[in-house]
Amino acid sequence: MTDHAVAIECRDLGLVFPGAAGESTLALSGVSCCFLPGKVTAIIGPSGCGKSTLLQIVRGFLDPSRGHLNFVKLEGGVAAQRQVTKRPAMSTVWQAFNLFPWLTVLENVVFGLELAGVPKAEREARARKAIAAVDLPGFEKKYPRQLSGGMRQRVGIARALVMNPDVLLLDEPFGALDAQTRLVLQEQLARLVEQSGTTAILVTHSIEEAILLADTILVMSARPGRIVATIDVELPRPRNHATTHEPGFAKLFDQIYGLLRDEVMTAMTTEAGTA
Ligand SMILES: Nc1ncnc2c1ncn2[C@@H]1O[C@H](COP(=O)(O)OP(=O)(O)OP(=O)(O)O)[C@@H](O)[C@H]1O
Repeated sequence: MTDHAVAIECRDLGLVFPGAAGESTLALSGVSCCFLPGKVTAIIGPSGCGKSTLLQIVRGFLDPSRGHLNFVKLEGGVAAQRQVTKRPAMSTVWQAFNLFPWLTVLENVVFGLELAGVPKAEREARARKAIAAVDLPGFEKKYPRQLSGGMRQRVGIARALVMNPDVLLLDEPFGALDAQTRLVLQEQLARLVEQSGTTAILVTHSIEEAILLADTILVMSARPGRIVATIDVELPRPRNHATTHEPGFAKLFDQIYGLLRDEVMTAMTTEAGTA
């Protein structure tokens, strides 16, 4: 990791998707939030509220229609005279894994390092270490089709972490997995992110996942998405399944569910109106 002390500031972001027949979709409106370095921030909100769109703006894949995205250097946790800096290095873990099916596990994990021009001996050593970190040693020569969904996503996580990114973007990383696999991987990811000290932004539909992984949870409104609440999670780490039995967990869960329920109802009404 090169520079963790960069905060990502979103100021009054808006995004309109133009439609083919002239109609347009206002996906985001007035989104202001901050992703702090070395912290995990979860984004949760009703389906279609613009969570992935916000992540794509942060990643640089989409330009906002209005507002600003700033990368601000911090010194001792505060903005260093508002010194704006360049985009930090980012890696993404996708819901759909997005592995190359024709490459082995090792080749998939090595791929980004190869593109980045890392010398052969170093990239193989780094890839093997990343594969071990996600508990997949011995699977280096397997192809994605020979792995379960959970194993494929562990390769996805290894492939992202091997780059030592300043910022790790997680777009519903466990959305395609069964409940048990999801639980195990949530714990594993929480541990890996904690150890790496990287800034992480997690898009999820799961309140439980948000609480287990995040330092801060941003709750979004129904579309057009904006931030309706910023909730700090102060439960002790390491967090795991046992955390879900703590009273503090239940309190947070209820608070977030209360906020989301209203927004989900609004989203459902809007969808019904546009169907
Ligand atoms: N490329 C696009 N062109 C037009 N509209 C789009 C495009 N991408 C997303 N949208 C629309 O923008 C809105 C926000 O989409 P987005 O995928 O960001 O929501 P989301 O909160 O991540 O949804 P989900 O939770 O269902 O994954 C939705 O109404 C979606 O249909």
